Amino acid sequence: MINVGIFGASGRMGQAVIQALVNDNEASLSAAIVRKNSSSYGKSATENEPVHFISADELQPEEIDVLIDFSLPEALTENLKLAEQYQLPIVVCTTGLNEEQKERLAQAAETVAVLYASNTSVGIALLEQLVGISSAALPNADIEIFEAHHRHKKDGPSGTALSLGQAAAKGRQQSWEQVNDGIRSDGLRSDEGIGFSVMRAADIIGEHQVTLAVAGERIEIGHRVSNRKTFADGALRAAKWLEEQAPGLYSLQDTLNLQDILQRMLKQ
Ligand SMILES: NC(=O)C1=CN([C@@H]2O[C@H](COP(=O)(O)OP(=O)(O)OC[C@H]3O[C@@H](n4cnc5c(N)ncnc54)[C@H](OP(=O)(O)O)[C@@H]3O)[C@@H](O)[C@H]2O)C=CC1
Ligand SMILES: O=C(O)C1=N[C@H](C(=O)O)C[C@H](O)C1
Repeated sequence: MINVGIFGASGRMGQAVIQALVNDNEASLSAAIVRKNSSSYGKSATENEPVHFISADELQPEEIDVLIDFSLPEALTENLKLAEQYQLPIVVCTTGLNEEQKERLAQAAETVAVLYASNTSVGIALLEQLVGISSAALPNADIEIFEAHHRHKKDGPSGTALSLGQAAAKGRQQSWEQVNDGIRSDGLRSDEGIGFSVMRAADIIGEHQVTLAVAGERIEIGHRVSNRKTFADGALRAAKWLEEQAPGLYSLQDTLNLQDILQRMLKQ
């Protein structure tokens, strides 16, 4: 049985992971971590099991095998410090990271196993591969990315949308910094630019669509999540994989054999 500690345990995703752990035969909840001033602090985190919301300074590292971070970017540095201090692998799922925070991930990965996933669903991992192949196969297509999320989301474009843009740029061997047009506020596109449109409404859980358009036709590749359990199951799957890995910076792609499958299909 793998013992899991969750940062951001009181949030939408933290709650979804706790719920997924209730039905998991291979992993169990050992720490539900919130801020000390959280309204959840000290309350029971689960219905039937004796796990309470605790603060990071109350962690019992010997009771934890792997950490999952579903808090917010502001907490990343502190969370990585704890992973390093206790030598625990950590799956980081927060989005909206700045450059400094991304570098901090790489730094932590020198001493502990770190998996960063802006989206833990297997469907998005596949979509990334399909977008890379499509953008390489249609080098002149205009690429635009649309994403929609719930009204409480704090970052945009979503981490997933940015990862899809990077997959498209990689497919064409382009520098992401050069082709990233960001959110198209002025409605104008550059020749090779990849632009984003963002919707925030009600309780939409997560939708992404990549459009590749040439004159006369367009391809639209999309993905919709209708239940946070999809992300929670994916994070747990990644955590179980990461628990056995040496220090290093990993992605969800490392846990799947999608590239092998696609290469086999492309050869046929
Ligand atoms: N990788 C993936 O597949 C997915 C990633 N996400 C990302 O996960 C993150 C969390 O999303 P979601 O659960 O919807 O967000 P929520 O706002 O619901 O939860 C975040 C939790 O983090 C805690 N928190 C807030 N601010 C801080 C802080 N400064 N320091 C430490 N803890 C803090 C809060 O708990 P408290 O106040 O109780 O301490 C809060 O409940 C986002 O970055 C989101 O984009 C979301 C879905 C899927
Ligand atoms: O905040 C969310 O909810 C989500 N965030 C992630 C992102 O920014 O890509 C993943 C998912 O789409 C839900």
